[in-house]
Amino acid sequence: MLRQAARKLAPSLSRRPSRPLLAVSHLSTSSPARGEYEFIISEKRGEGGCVGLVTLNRRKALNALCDGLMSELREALATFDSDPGVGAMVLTGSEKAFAAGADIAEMQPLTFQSCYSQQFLGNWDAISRITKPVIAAVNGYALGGGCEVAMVCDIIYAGEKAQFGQPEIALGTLPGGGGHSETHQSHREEPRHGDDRHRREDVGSRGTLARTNQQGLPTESLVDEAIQLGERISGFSKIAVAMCKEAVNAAEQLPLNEGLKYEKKLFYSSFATDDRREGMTAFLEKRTPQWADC
Ligand SMILES: C=C(C)C(=O)SCCNC(=O)CCNC(=O)[C@H](O)C(C)(C)COP(=O)(O)OP(=O)(O)OC[C@H]1O[C@@H](n2cnc3c(N)ncnc32)[C@H](O)[C@@H]1OP(=O)(O)O
Repeated sequence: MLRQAARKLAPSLSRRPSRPLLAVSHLSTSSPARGEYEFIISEKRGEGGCVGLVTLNRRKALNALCDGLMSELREALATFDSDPGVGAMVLTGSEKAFAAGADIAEMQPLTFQSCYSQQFLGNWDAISRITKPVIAAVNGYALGGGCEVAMVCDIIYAGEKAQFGQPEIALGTLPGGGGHSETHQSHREEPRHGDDRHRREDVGSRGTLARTNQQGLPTESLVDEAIQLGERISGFSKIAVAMCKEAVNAAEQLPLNEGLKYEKKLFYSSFATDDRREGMTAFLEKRTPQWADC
């Protein structure tokens, strides 16, 4: 799972657009539009409010993901997803904890019957259905469900003191929100050497970036850096960004040949959009494209 974090960290740092299409301010501007929530803070940040920032705000419990928090998170992300002025989202927590996992006090009295009949954790995957890019800015603990929520995001910006882990086994249970599958997926992306020892090592452990010889981003500037990335993404055609996200997600879920075919179809589809014509025309006319987002 650390590789997953690394994989998501690396592209975010290396695949920055070579020709920024929107001027990026280094100081993120804050809009007063704040959603009224109990467990999260939802606000628009960045140039013109183009980045939706969701901050998990249950500090006393290290942002443990209680049912109320997860409902609010789903609602806030869905609201930004349907907001035409927002091009990307950033999800963060506090400096001490992104999220320390599902709420253990809430889980403790559950039975098999209640988990099964109420489909416990069943709607956590709603986050994966968001069509715009979601950047996780992770400081501190990202454990259990917190690690899974970070992994379901498209990009992880990890702070220097970020700690990722799936410690569920110490509670007598196991990851149930995608921890095995996401970790497995990240290993599939490595050369296919068939060695799953690292995956097994990850179970029950907590890892820092130092363990993977990677340096995290400075804690204090992490969220601003993530917002700046969100601004850069928001400067592209929203329909093209959504297609990219769909292609990446398909590539993760399909066998290589099917993923390549799917990507090609999406590529062809982009020729049906106004923005594809505008992007290429603007390049040839040496001007900044005016996206219509269609
Ligand atoms: C999807 C699934 C199944 C899951 O996510 S299972 C949960 C996986 N996560 C975990 O096991 C991590 C549990 N937490 C911890 O191990 C420790 O809190 C950490 C993260 C190492 C931090 O340790 P400390 O800095 O000593 O802080 P600590 O005093 O334990 O926690 C502060 C408060 O947050 C609470 N808290 C921390 N993690 C919590 C969680 N996952 N659920 C509910 N409360 C939690 C903790 O009970 C304490 O509350 P209080 O002050 O009322 O006693």
